[in-house]
Amino acid sequence: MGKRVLVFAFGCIAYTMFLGVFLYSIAFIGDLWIPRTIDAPAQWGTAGAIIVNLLLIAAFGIQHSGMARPAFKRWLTQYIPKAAERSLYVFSTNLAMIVLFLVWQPLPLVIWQVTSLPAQATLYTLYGLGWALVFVSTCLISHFDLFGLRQAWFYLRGADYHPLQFQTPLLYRYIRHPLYVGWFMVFWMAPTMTLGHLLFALGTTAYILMAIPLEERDLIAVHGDDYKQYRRDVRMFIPKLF
Ligand SMILES: C[S@@+](CC[C@H](N)C(=O)[O-])C[C@H]1O[C@@H](n2cnc3c(N)ncnc32)[C@H](O)[C@@H]1O
Repeated sequence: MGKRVLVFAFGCIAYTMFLGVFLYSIAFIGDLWIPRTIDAPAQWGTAGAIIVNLLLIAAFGIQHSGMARPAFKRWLTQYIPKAAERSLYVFSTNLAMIVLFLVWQPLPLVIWQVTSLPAQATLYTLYGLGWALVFVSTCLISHFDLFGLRQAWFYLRGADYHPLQFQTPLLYRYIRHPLYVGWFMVFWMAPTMTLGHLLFALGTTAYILMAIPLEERDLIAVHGDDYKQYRRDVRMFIPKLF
């Protein structure tokens, strides 16, 4: 029983941390409300800042995609209960994000700026909608499974855990990756695009585009023809009109 409580408590810690990181990210990427953001304060020279920022994005990508691969999970679950694997993934992702927040070097050179108030309001609205899309997409698949709490809760009760089935609820009927569309909106819908923000948007977009084939390869390995057919019928990001 002690081990089950420990796994569940860890799941709750990882999830609470995620909520904090999620809210902080809204302020950090949007350059809103807090003193230390993607755009401020600038400290380093351009070359050093670009190298450090690219390394931060690469480190995040390696953590986030590496720990999601079945082979890594098989190795890890020799040492920790299966029910704790997703929470450890969420916990590690939180740490990678916190390091990025702390070490990120702003590059304030303005690449483009939208000055008209209606256009700014539109971009801020799309930024907010992007965050909403990210959150809603996690709920459509299974929010608490993606963040490890469902696994920990089943384990606490001694119940059998059933992994998520392949599903195409709501938005997933029209595009395969609504959550990533949400991320693209979050990364790109900025009224003031600084060099630092542009680097972040390019780096994270490139990362997602590289991660998708890995995710889809794993989905095909688990769901076989169902996912292959889904790939034929439904586009990645832009719905088919007819
Ligand atoms: C961060 S979510 C991103 C989901 C999707 N790529 C998107 O952009 O909306 C990644 C997890 O969702 C799962 N997943 C992706 N599409 C799914 C589907 N149609 N049904 C069930 N699980 C899915 C993957 O196996 C992976 O564990």
